[in-house]
Amino acid sequence: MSRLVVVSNRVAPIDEGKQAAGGLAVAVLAALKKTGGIWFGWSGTVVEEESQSEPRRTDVGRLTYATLDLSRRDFEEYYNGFANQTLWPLFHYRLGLIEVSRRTREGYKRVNGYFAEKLVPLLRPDDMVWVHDYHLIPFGEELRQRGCNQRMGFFLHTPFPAPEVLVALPNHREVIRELCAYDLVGFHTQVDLRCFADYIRQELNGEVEDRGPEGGLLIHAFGRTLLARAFPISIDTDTLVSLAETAVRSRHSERLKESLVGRRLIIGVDRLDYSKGLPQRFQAFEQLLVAYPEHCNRVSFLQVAPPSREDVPEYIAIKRELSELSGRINGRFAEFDWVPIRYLNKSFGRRVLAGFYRTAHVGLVTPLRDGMNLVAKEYVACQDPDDPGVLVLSTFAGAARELDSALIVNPFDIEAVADALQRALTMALPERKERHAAMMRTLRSHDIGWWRESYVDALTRAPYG
Ligand SMILES: O=P(O)(O)OC[C@H]1O[C@H](O[C@H]2O[C@H](CO)[C@@H](O)[C@H](O)[C@H]2O)[C@H](O)[C@@H](O)[C@@H]1O
Ligand SMILES: O=c1ccn([C@@H]2O[C@H](COP(=O)(O)OP(=O)(O)O)[C@@H](O)[C@H]2O)c(=O)[nH]1
Repeated sequence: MSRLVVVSNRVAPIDEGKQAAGGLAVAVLAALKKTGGIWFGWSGTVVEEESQSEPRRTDVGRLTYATLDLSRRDFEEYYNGFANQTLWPLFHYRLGLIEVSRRTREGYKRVNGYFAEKLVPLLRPDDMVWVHDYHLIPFGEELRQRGCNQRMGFFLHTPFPAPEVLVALPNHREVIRELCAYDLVGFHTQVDLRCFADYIRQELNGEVEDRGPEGGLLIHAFGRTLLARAFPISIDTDTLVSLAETAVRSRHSERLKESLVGRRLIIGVDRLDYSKGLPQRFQAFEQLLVAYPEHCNRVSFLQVAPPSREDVPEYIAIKRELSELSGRINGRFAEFDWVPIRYLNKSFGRRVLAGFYRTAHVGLVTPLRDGMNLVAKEYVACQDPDDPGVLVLSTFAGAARELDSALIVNPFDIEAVADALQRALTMALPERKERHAAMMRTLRSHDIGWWRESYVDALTRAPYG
């Protein structure tokens, strides 16, 4: 089997004892352990001087981590700039938030070129290169320009927008040309795939050949042929199920239950990102208390929201907005023995979260747009099958394509989300069990192992031209 070389902006903790948190980290580590290989990306360190150093290499068994520092300028232009102030809002349909600047676009290209330059000497002819996410779209083309002919795949973890939205980016054609330098381009959902195919047809007059529901689309554009397909990312379902069974008896979960003194719990867990719909979610909870006052002093809402991308102005603004909103709502409804919203700007480990999910009667996942949303899947997997909680899920999360037995809501419709919360809090056990069982069937047949293997298998079959 060919060696796998994974390239992503963030590389999971190198310390083996430390648990890799997200689905991406879990999947990539498992894939790399199987094939052996390299995980290449940013070290997470920003240095003051202009850096052109060599990658820092750490070998763990058959796996090599190779990481590079970013200079302050590179970090500003590539990560905070083009990746998170242009592509991120654009891909999440937030045109009003995009910043268009040649300086950051050039910085983004420069860092992709720098990363490619440093990876080339580490590559072997038979390697398969798997590049992740919007930070690194030009990376494959940068490798090809340096004479690399290896099989190369790309996976986009965010939504892919409709062509009408994408064309707001002045250099949209260049970005799509860069995507077409790969042999395989993966998306989370059929909706993202369709948007990509629409762009190829409408904007480029390219040809799209349908290979059937699981076969994806063959794309002919820019003189190349590539496969584009949906591979919905997932979770390590079996591991989470057993983790939740024990975690619910942990000290953290016991303390949470004691603090509730019999009240019911609604939980939300999200990076503090404007794409996650947190202000609307807080207002929906407020509306629940207004429309269904019987829940006052009977229900608590725990929102875990670790700060994210804290140098970007929109993230500073959303943090301030949520502090004010939670303060206002708590001031309006709190009693001397009850605070309606427990709003926490800190992160928790996987085990603690598993226990919290199982303790909560409702999982509230209402992004305005989200590539997948692993929290939705984790919440379901962590439920007690004999007494499961209810997932309230935004129709604009990729996860809603698969978890259609959740209560699906429009996150912009605050009154409808409040009604869905009321329905979740009053749902009878047989309906809860039926909905949970249906979602678990999906999570078992399409877990993180399925995602990894189906992607790697499709990459192994490249090239498609
Ligand atoms: O690296 P950060 O800037 O701290 O951001 C964290 C990650 O956020 C995004 O996650 C996405 O990937 C998830 C897994 O596929 C998906 O479920 C979710 O919908 C996406 O938002 C981002 O795409 C990652 O690159 C970041 O590392
Ligand atoms: O305090 C926290 C908050 C989140 N997460 C994890 O971070 C991931 C978030 O992934 P998701 O797809 O929901 O959203 P993203 O942040 O990638 O946009 C999930 O695996 C969460 O369990 C975590 O480990 N601790």
